[in-house]
Amino acid sequence: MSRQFQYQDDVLIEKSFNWKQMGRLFDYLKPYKGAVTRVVFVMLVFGMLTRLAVPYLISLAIDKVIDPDGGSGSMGYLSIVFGVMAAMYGLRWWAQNYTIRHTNDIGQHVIYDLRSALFKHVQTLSFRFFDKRPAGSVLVRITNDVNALQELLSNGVVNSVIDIAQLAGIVVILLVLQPKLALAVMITVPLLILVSSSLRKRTRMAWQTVRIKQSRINSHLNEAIQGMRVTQAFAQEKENQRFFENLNGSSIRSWNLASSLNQLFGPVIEVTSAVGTLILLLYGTHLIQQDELTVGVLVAFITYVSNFWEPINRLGQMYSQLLISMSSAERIFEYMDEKPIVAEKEDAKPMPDVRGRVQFDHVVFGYDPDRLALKDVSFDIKPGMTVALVGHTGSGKSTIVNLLCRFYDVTSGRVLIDGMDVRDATLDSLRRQIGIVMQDTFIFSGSIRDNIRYGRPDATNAEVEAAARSVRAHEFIVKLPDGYDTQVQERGTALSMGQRQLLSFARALLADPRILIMDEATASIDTETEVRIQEALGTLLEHRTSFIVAHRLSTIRHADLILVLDHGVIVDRGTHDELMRRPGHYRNLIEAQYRFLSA
Ligand SMILES: Nc1ncnc2c1ncn2[C@@H]1O[C@H](COP(=O)(O)OP(=O)(O)OP(=O)(O)O)[C@@H](O)[C@H]1O
Repeated sequence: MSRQFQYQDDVLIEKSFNWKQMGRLFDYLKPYKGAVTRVVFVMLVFGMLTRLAVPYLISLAIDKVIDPDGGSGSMGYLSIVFGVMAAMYGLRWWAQNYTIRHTNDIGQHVIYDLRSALFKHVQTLSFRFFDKRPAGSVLVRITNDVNALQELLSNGVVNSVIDIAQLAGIVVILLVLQPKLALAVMITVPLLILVSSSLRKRTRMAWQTVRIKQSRINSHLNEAIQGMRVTQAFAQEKENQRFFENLNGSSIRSWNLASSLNQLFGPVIEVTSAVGTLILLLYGTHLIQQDELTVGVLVAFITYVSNFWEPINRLGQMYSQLLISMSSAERIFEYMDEKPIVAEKEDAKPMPDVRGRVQFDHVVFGYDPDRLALKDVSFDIKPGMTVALVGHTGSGKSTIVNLLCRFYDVTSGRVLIDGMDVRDATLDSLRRQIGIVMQDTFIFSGSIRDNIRYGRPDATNAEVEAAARSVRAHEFIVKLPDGYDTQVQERGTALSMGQRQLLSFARALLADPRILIMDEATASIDTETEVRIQEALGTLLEHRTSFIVAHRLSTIRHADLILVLDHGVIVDRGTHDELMRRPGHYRNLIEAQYRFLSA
């Protein structure tokens, strides 16, 4: 069967132009208003005016020097005209350099601001947001979609203002020089607008398709690289390659279509300008014969008219670019508008340093409203107790942990820490009281020292080492090539499972939370490491309330309280000895595990 995975995050946007979103986007330019105004001013005064002046100077040279009325031309006059023209070209060259340098600068700053704002917002979003989306698609929005706006926000704005001014300038000059000829030439403009607007609509859709296809390639690549071990383990490289080539091929085809549509604009402009020039020559000659036009002005007209199509073409392309960029902007603002479902109350208070009492008071919760993961769960844990959460897979153990950390909000009931409802506390102050040791320790790129320090960046080297010593991680760390400075990264295989666990213990110990949550690793490790981890665990659990999603009998046995979960309900509770004395879920579970281990 062929692969069914899909990336459905991206859809073609056929909506009409969204002015509100455009306004929001341009708000990001506001801090750079001064710089934009300076660039536009320089380009208008030194770039555009010099450009508009040159054809007029040429016409003066022709009419006054090459073909003067009733007399010989003055070479002195010609050299003045040439001198002024040379100065104009020099100024123009400087203005263009200035514009390029500063527009790029403005563009980079706006992109920086936008990307930072987006990342900052994405970091506040709840687990539910990330549950629904592949990591690749979030990545694409923060990188590619933001990049796609750069051209619009830098050159786009400045060039459009200049092009509009240049167009207006040319129209005014043509009308002043010879109104009849000007109107005759401009007859072609409505024709051009008509043809190109239908072409532009198709081009816009085509470019959007290109972006979507590229975004799918990125999503797939992200997934493929992260899942490479699984792909290789199941020998699915060929199938994966085929899937990738399909995406790749489809992207190329969409690009070819969009680019060929884009290239049609050139000939359309060419034909229109040829018609314009034809009218100009025929009608211009007629006007010269009628003595209503000079040769010099005709030459100036020809140059102005050729300069007329250039901004029209660029503005058209800019419009397409604007439409394409708006689809990226809409995708960015869709994320920006996403509200964290676990939001801080306006009057949220910092949670004071807690002792570690944890209560669940008739808690009901479902990830989906119609499928409850916890049904009326209540318990009251005294400070310093070690609680083991046990139960079959999907029984709700991790959900209890998720609610305690307030990664999700309860549907009804309350979660209290030292008597304070977690929803009344600021998120930061709540999560600082809680330390989490995940089953699969996440290793950030950096040194071992930085990884241990992750939860408390201000810890000194001595404190880092003391934490590592306490959980017996020090011994293996000093044997690494650079000791605490050894560079590691998430997928780096330099660390074994057991070592990663010890590292995460050190990380949690250093942060010194009052409440510790631990998802015990299920992977089997050698007995020596197991003993070391159990000892380390003892140190880690001391003097704090801890919840352990427990898998090892040795851990469960040492717990002060075991909560046995089944289908979102606590079906039994007590110590290991108490629970083993009576028949029920717990005894069945332990006996099944024992049978499995001794089989
Ligand atoms: N992010 C989620 N979105 C939707 N449903 C979820 C999500 N996480 C868990 N569930 C569902 O909630 C129920 C409880 O899951 P939970 O992860 O708490 O179980 P668990 O006891 O921790 O299982 P395990 O031991 O396999 O980790 C399950 O039916 C599961 O399918």
